[in-house]
Amino acid sequence: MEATGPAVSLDRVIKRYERNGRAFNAVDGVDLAIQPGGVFGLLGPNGAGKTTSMEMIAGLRVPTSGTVRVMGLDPTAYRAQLRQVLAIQPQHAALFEQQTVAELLRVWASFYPDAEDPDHLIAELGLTESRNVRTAKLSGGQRQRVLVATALISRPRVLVLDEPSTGLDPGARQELWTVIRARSGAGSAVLLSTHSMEEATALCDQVAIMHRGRVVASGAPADLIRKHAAERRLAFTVMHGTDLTVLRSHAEVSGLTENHDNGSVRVDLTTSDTDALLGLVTSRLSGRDIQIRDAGLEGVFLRLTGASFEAADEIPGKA
Ligand SMILES: Nc1ncnc2c1ncn2[C@@H]1O[C@H](COP(=O)(O)OP(=O)(O)OP(=O)(O)O)[C@@H](O)[C@H]1O
Repeated sequence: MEATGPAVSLDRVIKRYERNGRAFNAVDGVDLAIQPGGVFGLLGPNGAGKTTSMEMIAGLRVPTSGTVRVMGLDPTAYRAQLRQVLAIQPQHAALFEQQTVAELLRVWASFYPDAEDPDHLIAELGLTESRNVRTAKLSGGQRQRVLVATALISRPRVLVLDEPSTGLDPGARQELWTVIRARSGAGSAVLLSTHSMEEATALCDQVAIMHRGRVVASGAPADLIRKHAAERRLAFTVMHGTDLTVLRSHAEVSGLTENHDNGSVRVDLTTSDTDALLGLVTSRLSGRDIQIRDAGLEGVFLRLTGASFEAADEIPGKA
Protein backbone atom coordinates (compact mmCIF):
# COMPACT_ATOMS: atom_id res chain seq x y z
CA MET A 1 0.00 0.00 0.00
CA GLU A 2 1.34 3.46 -0.87
CA ALA A 3 2.16 5.82 1.96
CA THR A 4 2.26 8.90 -0.26
CA GLY A 5 0.68 10.00 -3.52
CA PRO A 6 -2.96 10.20 -4.43
CA ALA A 7 -5.52 8.13 -2.55
CA VAL A 8 -7.29 7.46 -5.85
CA SER A 9 -5.95 7.72 -9.37
CA LEU A 10 -7.45 7.04 -12.78
CA ASP A 11 -5.17 6.93 -15.78
CA ARG A 12 -6.73 6.97 -19.27
CA VAL A 13 -9.69 4.96 -18.06
CA ILE A 14 -12.28 3.82 -20.59
CA LYS A 15 -15.52 1.95 -19.92
CA ARG A 16 -17.33 0.75 -22.99
CA TYR A 17 -20.93 -0.37 -22.99
CA GLU A 18 -23.25 -1.58 -25.65
CA ARG A 19 -26.75 -0.33 -26.19
CA ASN A 20 -29.05 -1.53 -28.95
CA GLY A 21 -26.14 -3.26 -30.64
CA ARG A 22 -24.07 -0.08 -30.63
CA ALA A 23 -20.95 0.36 -28.52
CA PHE A 24 -20.16 3.65 -26.81
CA ASN A 25 -17.71 4.84 -24.19
CA ALA A 26 -19.63 5.79 -21.04
CA VAL A 27 -16.25 6.79 -19.60
CA ASP A 28 -13.90 7.94 -22.30
CA GLY A 29 -10.24 8.33 -21.32
CA VAL A 30 -10.58 9.82 -17.83
CA ASP A 31 -7.56 10.90 -15.75
CA LEU A 32 -8.12 11.84 -12.11
CA ALA A 33 -6.06 12.16 -8.94
CA ILE A 34 -7.74 12.48 -5.56
CA GLN A 35 -5.58 13.42 -2.60
CA PRO A 36 -5.97 12.25 1.01
CA GLY A 37 -7.83 14.88 3.03
CA GLY A 38 -9.50 16.35 -0.04
CA VAL A 39 -13.14 16.60 -1.05
CA PHE A 40 -13.31 15.90 -4.76
CA GLY A 41 -16.51 16.54 -6.68
CA LEU A 42 -17.51 14.77 -9.88
CA LEU A 43 -19.91 17.09 -11.63
CA GLY A 44 -21.94 16.49 -14.70
CA PRO A 45 -25.40 16.06 -16.15
CA ASN A 46 -27.28 12.76 -16.24
CA GLY A 47 -25.38 10.13 -18.17
CA ALA A 48 -22.04 11.96 -18.02
CA GLY A 49 -20.30 8.88 -16.58
CA LYS A 50 -20.03 9.78 -12.89
CA THR A 51 -21.54 6.61 -11.42
CA THR A 52 -19.60 4.39 -13.80
CA SER A 53 -16.35 6.12 -12.76
CA MET A 54 -17.16 5.79 -9.06
CA GLU A 55 -18.12 2.15 -9.39
CA MET A 56 -14.84 1.38 -11.15
CA ILE A 57 -13.04 3.04 -8.23
CA ALA A 58 -15.08 0.92 -5.81
CA GLY A 59 -14.18 -2.25 -7.73
CA LEU A 60 -17.80 -2.83 -8.79
CA ARG A 61 -17.14 -2.45 -12.51
CA VAL A 62 -14.08 -3.46 -14.50
CA PRO A 63 -12.55 -0.81 -16.78
CA THR A 64 -12.38 -1.70 -20.46
CA SER A 65 -8.89 -0.16 -20.47
CA GLY A 66 -6.71 2.16 -18.42
CA THR A 67 -5.62 1.98 -14.79
CA VAL A 68 -7.52 2.59 -11.56
CA ARG A 69 -5.68 2.61 -8.23
CA VAL A 70 -7.04 3.10 -4.71
CA MET A 71 -4.32 3.49 -2.08
CA GLY A 72 -2.08 1.75 -4.59
CA LEU A 73 -4.47 -1.19 -5.05
CA ASP A 74 -6.15 -2.42 -8.20
CA PRO A 75 -9.76 -2.35 -6.94
CA THR A 76 -11.03 -5.28 -8.98
CA ALA A 77 -8.05 -7.54 -8.19
CA TYR A 78 -7.93 -6.84 -4.44
CA ARG A 79 -11.56 -6.66 -3.34
CA ALA A 80 -10.97 -7.82 0.26
CA GLN A 81 -8.13 -5.33 0.86
CA LEU A 82 -10.13 -2.61 -0.85
CA ARG A 83 -12.99 -3.05 1.62
CA GLN A 84 -10.59 -2.19 4.43
CA VAL A 85 -9.83 1.24 2.97
CA LEU A 86 -12.81 2.25 0.82
CA ALA A 87 -16.55 2.51 1.37
CA ILE A 88 -19.20 3.58 -1.13
CA GLN A 89 -22.67 4.99 -0.68
CA PRO A 90 -24.38 3.92 -3.86
CA GLN A 91 -27.11 5.96 -5.50
CA HIS A 92 -29.66 3.22 -4.82
CA ALA A 93 -29.31 0.28 -2.47
CA ALA A 94 -31.58 -2.20 -0.78
CA LEU A 95 -31.73 -1.98 3.00
CA PHE A 96 -32.99 -4.71 5.33
CA GLU A 97 -36.51 -3.34 5.44
CA GLN A 98 -37.55 -4.90 8.75
CA GLN A 99 -34.60 -3.56 10.72
CA THR A 100 -34.70 -0.23 12.48
CA VAL A 101 -32.06 2.37 11.69
CA ALA A 102 -30.21 1.63 14.96
CA GLU A 103 -30.34 -2.16 14.42
CA LEU A 104 -29.11 -1.86 10.86
CA LEU A 105 -26.14 0.31 11.82
CA ARG A 106 -25.25 -1.94 14.78
CA VAL A 107 -25.14 -4.98 12.47
CA TRP A 108 -23.10 -2.99 9.95
CA ALA A 109 -20.68 -1.88 12.70
CA SER A 110 -20.15 -5.50 13.77
CA PHE A 111 -18.46 -6.21 10.41
CA TYR A 112 -15.53 -3.90 11.18
CA PRO A 113 -12.91 -4.05 13.96
CA ASP A 114 -12.71 -0.28 14.47
CA ALA A 115 -16.21 0.81 13.49
CA GLU A 116 -17.70 4.18 14.32
CA ASP A 117 -20.22 4.26 17.15
CA PRO A 118 -23.66 3.88 15.47
CA ASP A 119 -25.27 6.23 18.03
CA HIS A 120 -22.72 8.90 17.24
CA LEU A 121 -23.40 8.57 13.51
CA ILE A 122 -27.16 8.64 14.08
CA ALA A 123 -26.83 11.94 15.97
CA GLU A 124 -24.33 13.39 13.50
CA LEU A 125 -26.59 12.68 10.51
CA GLY A 126 -29.74 14.02 12.16
CA LEU A 127 -31.35 10.59 12.42
CA THR A 128 -32.10 10.60 16.15
CA GLU A 129 -35.85 10.77 15.68
CA SER A 130 -35.77 7.92 13.18
CA ARG A 131 -33.44 5.63 15.12
CA ASN A 132 -36.23 3.18 16.02
CA VAL A 133 -38.05 3.41 12.70
CA ARG A 134 -37.93 0.41 10.37
CA THR A 135 -36.00 1.27 7.23
CA ALA A 136 -39.07 0.41 5.07
CA LYS A 137 -40.87 3.39 6.65
CA LEU A 138 -38.17 6.01 6.14
CA SER A 139 -38.65 9.06 3.95
CA GLY A 140 -36.39 9.41 0.91
CA GLY A 141 -34.13 11.90 2.69
CA GLN A 142 -33.85 9.76 5.84
CA ARG A 143 -33.07 6.70 3.77
CA GLN A 144 -30.38 8.65 1.98
CA ARG A 145 -28.76 9.59 5.30
CA VAL A 146 -28.84 5.95 6.43
CA LEU A 147 -27.03 4.97 3.22
CA VAL A 148 -24.38 7.60 3.94
CA ALA A 149 -24.08 6.28 7.52
CA THR A 150 -23.46 2.74 6.27
CA ALA A 151 -20.57 4.09 4.18
CA LEU A 152 -19.10 6.04 7.10
CA ILE A 153 -19.26 3.27 9.67
CA SER A 154 -15.98 1.57 8.69
CA ARG A 155 -14.02 4.86 8.99
CA PRO A 156 -12.88 4.51 5.36
CA ARG A 157 -9.75 6.26 4.18
CA VAL A 158 -11.51 6.66 0.85
CA LEU A 159 -15.17 7.61 1.02
CA VAL A 160 -17.19 7.48 -2.20
CA LEU A 161 -20.62 9.13 -2.14
CA ASP A 162 -22.87 8.93 -5.20
CA GLU A 163 -25.16 11.97 -5.10
CA PRO A 164 -25.31 11.99 -1.29
CA SER A 165 -27.51 15.07 -0.99
CA THR A 166 -30.30 13.82 -3.27
CA GLY A 167 -33.65 14.28 -1.52
CA LEU A 168 -32.22 16.21 1.44
CA ASP A 169 -33.79 19.46 2.59
CA PRO A 170 -31.42 22.44 2.97
CA GLY A 171 -30.90 21.84 6.72
CA ALA A 172 -30.08 18.16 6.27
CA ARG A 173 -27.78 19.06 3.39
CA GLN A 174 -25.82 21.44 5.62
CA GLU A 175 -25.52 18.69 8.25
CA LEU A 176 -24.23 16.31 5.61
CA TRP A 177 -21.64 18.87 4.49
CA THR A 178 -20.43 19.19 8.08
CA VAL A 179 -20.09 15.40 8.31
CA ILE A 180 -18.17 15.25 5.02
CA ARG A 181 -15.85 18.09 6.03
CA ALA A 182 -15.11 16.33 9.32
CA ARG A 183 -14.05 13.16 7.49
CA SER A 184 -11.79 15.02 5.07
CA GLY A 185 -10.42 17.03 8.01
CA ALA A 186 -9.47 13.72 9.61
CA GLY A 187 -7.50 12.77 6.49
CA SER A 188 -9.94 10.68 4.45
CA ALA A 189 -10.21 11.28 0.73
CA VAL A 190 -13.82 12.02 -0.18
CA LEU A 191 -15.14 11.59 -3.71
CA LEU A 192 -18.71 12.64 -4.33
CA SER A 193 -20.89 13.15 -7.35
CA THR A 194 -23.41 15.93 -7.56
CA HIS A 195 -25.70 17.72 -9.97
CA SER A 196 -25.50 20.81 -7.80
CA MET A 197 -22.94 23.41 -8.80
CA GLU A 198 -23.70 25.16 -5.54
CA GLU A 199 -22.82 22.06 -3.55
CA ALA A 200 -19.63 21.56 -5.53
CA THR A 201 -18.55 25.16 -5.00
CA ALA A 202 -19.33 25.12 -1.27
CA LEU A 203 -17.94 21.72 -0.40
CA CYS A 204 -15.28 20.56 -2.84
CA ASP A 205 -11.69 21.72 -2.98
CA GLN A 206 -11.28 20.04 -6.37
CA VAL A 207 -13.83 19.19 -9.03
CA ALA A 208 -13.87 17.42 -12.36
CA ILE A 209 -16.63 18.43 -14.74
CA MET A 210 -17.73 15.49 -16.87
CA HIS A 211 -19.60 15.61 -20.15
CA ARG A 212 -20.31 12.58 -22.34
CA GLY A 213 -17.77 10.41 -20.55
CA ARG A 214 -14.95 12.93 -20.65
CA VAL A 215 -13.48 15.34 -18.12
CA VAL A 216 -13.88 18.73 -19.76
CA ALA A 217 -12.27 20.66 -16.89
CA SER A 218 -10.76 19.92 -13.51
CA GLY A 219 -9.27 21.94 -10.68
CA ALA A 220 -10.29 24.12 -7.76
CA PRO A 221 -13.78 25.63 -8.34
CA ALA A 222 -12.53 29.21 -7.92
CA ASP A 223 -9.67 28.63 -10.39
CA LEU A 224 -12.03 27.12 -12.96
CA ILE A 225 -14.43 30.03 -12.62
CA ARG A 226 -11.58 32.54 -12.93
CA LYS A 227 -10.17 30.76 -15.97
CA HIS A 228 -13.32 29.91 -17.90
CA ALA A 229 -16.13 32.09 -16.59
CA ALA A 230 -14.59 35.26 -15.22
CA GLU A 231 -17.47 37.40 -16.45
CA ARG A 232 -20.11 38.57 -14.02
CA ARG A 233 -23.52 40.16 -14.32
CA LEU A 234 -23.74 43.50 -12.57
CA ALA A 235 -27.08 45.19 -11.94
CA PHE A 236 -27.70 48.59 -10.31
CA THR A 237 -30.11 51.50 -10.28
CA VAL A 238 -29.31 55.10 -11.35
CA MET A 239 -31.37 58.29 -11.60
CA HIS A 240 -33.28 58.88 -14.82
CA GLY A 241 -31.11 60.96 -17.19
CA THR A 242 -27.78 59.64 -15.91
CA ASP A 243 -25.26 59.58 -18.77
CA LEU A 244 -24.19 55.96 -19.30
CA THR A 245 -21.67 56.69 -22.09
CA VAL A 246 -18.76 55.82 -19.82
CA LEU A 247 -20.20 52.31 -19.51
CA ARG A 248 -21.24 51.92 -23.14
CA SER A 249 -17.73 52.81 -24.33
CA HIS A 250 -15.97 50.68 -21.70
CA ALA A 251 -13.91 47.85 -23.19
CA GLU A 252 -14.87 45.43 -20.39
CA VAL A 253 -18.64 45.90 -20.68
CA SER A 254 -21.05 43.92 -22.83
CA GLY A 255 -24.76 43.17 -22.96
CA LEU A 256 -25.83 46.46 -21.33
CA THR A 257 -29.59 46.82 -20.92
CA GLU A 258 -31.71 49.59 -19.34
CA ASN A 259 -35.13 49.30 -17.76
CA HIS A 260 -36.84 52.60 -17.02
CA ASP A 261 -39.18 52.72 -14.06
CA ASN A 262 -40.63 55.70 -12.16
CA GLY A 263 -37.78 58.16 -12.54
CA SER A 264 -35.00 55.61 -12.13
CA VAL A 265 -33.19 53.22 -14.47
CA ARG A 266 -32.20 49.65 -13.69
CA VAL A 267 -29.00 48.84 -15.58
CA ASP A 268 -27.82 45.31 -16.24
CA LEU A 269 -24.47 44.45 -17.82
CA THR A 270 -21.80 41.78 -18.14
CA THR A 271 -18.20 42.53 -17.24
CA SER A 272 -14.91 40.73 -16.75
CA ASP A 273 -13.55 43.59 -14.60
CA THR A 274 -16.00 43.83 -11.73
CA ASP A 275 -13.72 45.89 -9.49
CA ALA A 276 -13.21 48.69 -12.03
CA LEU A 277 -16.90 48.74 -12.91
CA LEU A 278 -17.97 48.89 -9.27
CA GLY A 279 -15.72 51.90 -8.79
CA LEU A 280 -17.30 53.67 -11.77
CA VAL A 281 -20.85 52.82 -10.82
CA THR A 282 -20.56 53.97 -7.23
CA SER A 283 -18.35 57.08 -7.65
CA ARG A 284 -19.34 58.51 -11.04
CA LEU A 285 -22.88 57.30 -11.52
CA SER A 286 -24.12 57.21 -7.92
CA GLY A 287 -25.47 53.71 -8.55
CA ARG A 288 -27.44 51.98 -5.80
CA ASP A 289 -29.06 48.58 -5.11
CA ILE A 290 -26.03 46.93 -6.66
CA GLN A 291 -26.17 43.19 -7.33
CA ILE A 292 -23.35 41.02 -8.62
CA ARG A 293 -24.00 37.57 -9.99
CA ASP A 294 -21.23 35.07 -10.59
CA ALA A 295 -21.54 32.80 -13.61
CA GLY A 296 -20.07 30.15 -11.30
CA LEU A 297 -19.41 26.56 -12.31
CA GLU A 298 -22.54 26.72 -14.49
CA GLY A 299 -20.74 29.38 -16.49
CA VAL A 300 -17.70 27.09 -16.76
CA PHE A 301 -19.86 24.23 -18.04
CA LEU A 302 -21.59 26.50 -20.54
CA ARG A 303 -18.29 27.92 -21.79
CA LEU A 304 -16.68 24.51 -22.24
CA THR A 305 -19.56 22.47 -23.65
CA GLY A 306 -21.72 25.13 -25.27
CA ALA A 307 -24.74 23.69 -23.43
CA SER A 308 -26.46 24.69 -20.24
CA PHE A 309 -26.18 22.08 -17.49
CA GLU A 310 -29.88 21.10 -17.68
CA ALA A 311 -29.89 20.98 -21.48
CA ALA A 312 -26.92 18.59 -21.37
CA ASP A 313 -28.86 15.89 -19.50
CA GLU A 314 -28.89 13.16 -22.09
CA ILE A 315 -28.00 9.63 -22.85
CA PRO A 316 -24.69 9.24 -24.68
CA GLY A 317 -24.71 6.60 -27.37
CA LYS A 318 -28.32 7.39 -28.17
CA ALA A 319 -27.58 10.08 -30.73
N1 LIG B 1 -24.54 -1.55 -17.54
C1 LIG B 1 -24.74 -0.65 -18.48
N2 LIG B 1 -24.94 -1.02 -19.77
C2 LIG B 1 -25.11 -0.10 -20.75
N3 LIG B 1 -25.10 1.24 -20.54
C3 LIG B 1 -24.91 1.65 -19.28
C4 LIG B 1 -24.72 0.75 -18.19
N4 LIG B 1 -24.53 1.48 -17.05
C5 LIG B 1 -24.61 2.78 -17.42
N5 LIG B 1 -24.83 2.88 -18.74
C6 LIG B 1 -24.92 4.12 -19.52
O1 LIG B 1 -23.67 4.78 -19.41
C7 LIG B 1 -23.85 6.19 -19.38
C8 LIG B 1 -23.21 6.76 -18.14
O2 LIG B 1 -23.99 6.35 -17.02
P1 LIG B 1 -23.63 6.80 -15.53
O3 LIG B 1 -24.64 6.15 -14.65
O4 LIG B 1 -22.20 6.53 -15.26
O5 LIG B 1 -23.87 8.37 -15.61
P2 LIG B 1 -24.01 9.43 -14.43
O6 LIG B 1 -23.16 10.58 -14.80
O7 LIG B 1 -23.74 8.79 -13.12
O8 LIG B 1 -25.53 9.83 -14.55
P3 LIG B 1 -26.59 10.20 -13.37
O9 LIG B 1 -26.25 11.58 -12.94
O10 LIG B 1 -27.90 10.14 -14.10
O11 LIG B 1 -26.46 9.18 -12.31
C9 LIG B 1 -25.36 6.41 -19.46
O12 LIG B 1 -25.68 6.62 -20.81
C10 LIG B 1 -25.93 5.09 -18.98
O13 LIG B 1 -27.21 4.88 -19.53
